[in-house]
Amino acid sequence: MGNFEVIRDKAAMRHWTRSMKKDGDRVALVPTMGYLHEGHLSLVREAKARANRVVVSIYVNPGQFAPGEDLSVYPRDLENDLAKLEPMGVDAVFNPYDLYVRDQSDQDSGLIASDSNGSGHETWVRVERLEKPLCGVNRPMFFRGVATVVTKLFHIVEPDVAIFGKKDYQQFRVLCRMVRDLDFDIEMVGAPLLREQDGLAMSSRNVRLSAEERQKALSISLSLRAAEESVRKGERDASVLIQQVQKTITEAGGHIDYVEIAEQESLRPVITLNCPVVLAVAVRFGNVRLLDNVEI
Ligand SMILES: Nc1ncnc2c1ncn2[C@@H]1O[C@H](COP(=O)(O)OP(=O)(O)OP(=O)(O)O)[C@@H](O)[C@H]1O
Ligand SMILES: CC(C)(CO)[C@@H](O)C(=O)[O-]
Ligand code: BAL
Repeated sequence: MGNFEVIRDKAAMRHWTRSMKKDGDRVALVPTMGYLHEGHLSLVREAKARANRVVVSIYVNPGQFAPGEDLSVYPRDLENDLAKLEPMGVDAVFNPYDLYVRDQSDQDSGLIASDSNGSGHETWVRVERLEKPLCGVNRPMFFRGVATVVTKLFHIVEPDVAIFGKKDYQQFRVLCRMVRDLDFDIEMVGAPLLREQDGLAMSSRNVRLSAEERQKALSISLSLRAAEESVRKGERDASVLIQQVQKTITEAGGHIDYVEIAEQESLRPVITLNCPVVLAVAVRFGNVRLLDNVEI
């Protein structure tokens, strides 16, 4: 389906890129977990502006979900994803069967890479300080899984440039740091966060919100906009802005994982806004955990 190749095998993927590069092509990679929406498609457009060959990877990475998280209910619809990519001018979709080496004992017990004790897969990439704050507090294994799978994707696809959304702000910063520290010869691009018309940050998980939860979740983007407005009017005290956001979201029934204001690259918390910062939040409505942020 589609005017692109769907590649499921690691060796075939590597061979594809190498043959493109032999012809002088520049290859961009857009890593995703599928269930594509306009946010993902905006990354594809960004990729097309920066390379003449675009690969989209679709892989729900078990290694970044802790036991008890939403791996089993993470939304998936490969056929629809391929249909959405068809008019986009993508050259290849990498949809691997499995990216991890697993021993027979892992397979028999149904263990996934994140809770395997290393019988099949035992190598992890950690970005030691940046993985700890914000999402790292409630998901301590998450960035280890992301950094590891993105390393694997980079080794398999060998792109010249990779595009990530700034909706997952800390993820982008962690991966930029990894690329810098480990000398990957890959240009990292952070694309702007895309919102629904009513302000909700686009996310594959939005589909798991009930109508009522979705309505209440609008408090997140509303609170961020109000905080931006407060900064415009002169507020510089981070704790005042954080409390303002917390109040709006809590009153709407959201359970806050964090509301924080941090320096944009180091993600170190700030007390007074006197440098470029990100105001970042993670909030649960029902069983759905949503991220949002604004750069100020
Ligand atoms: N609203 C958005 N704007 C810009 N980029 C986005 C947006 N949503 C997702 N992305 C980016 O798309 C890439 C793939 O993300 P992923 O497949 O996990 O989708 P998602 O919508 O973030 O799903 P989730 O519900 O798991 O958060 C990531 O780089 C992510 O930052
Ligand atoms: C970067 C990523 C594809 C790694 O699995 C994932 O975390 C995502 O979709 O944001
Ligand atoms: N986009 C982030 C992927 C995750 O939450 O697992």
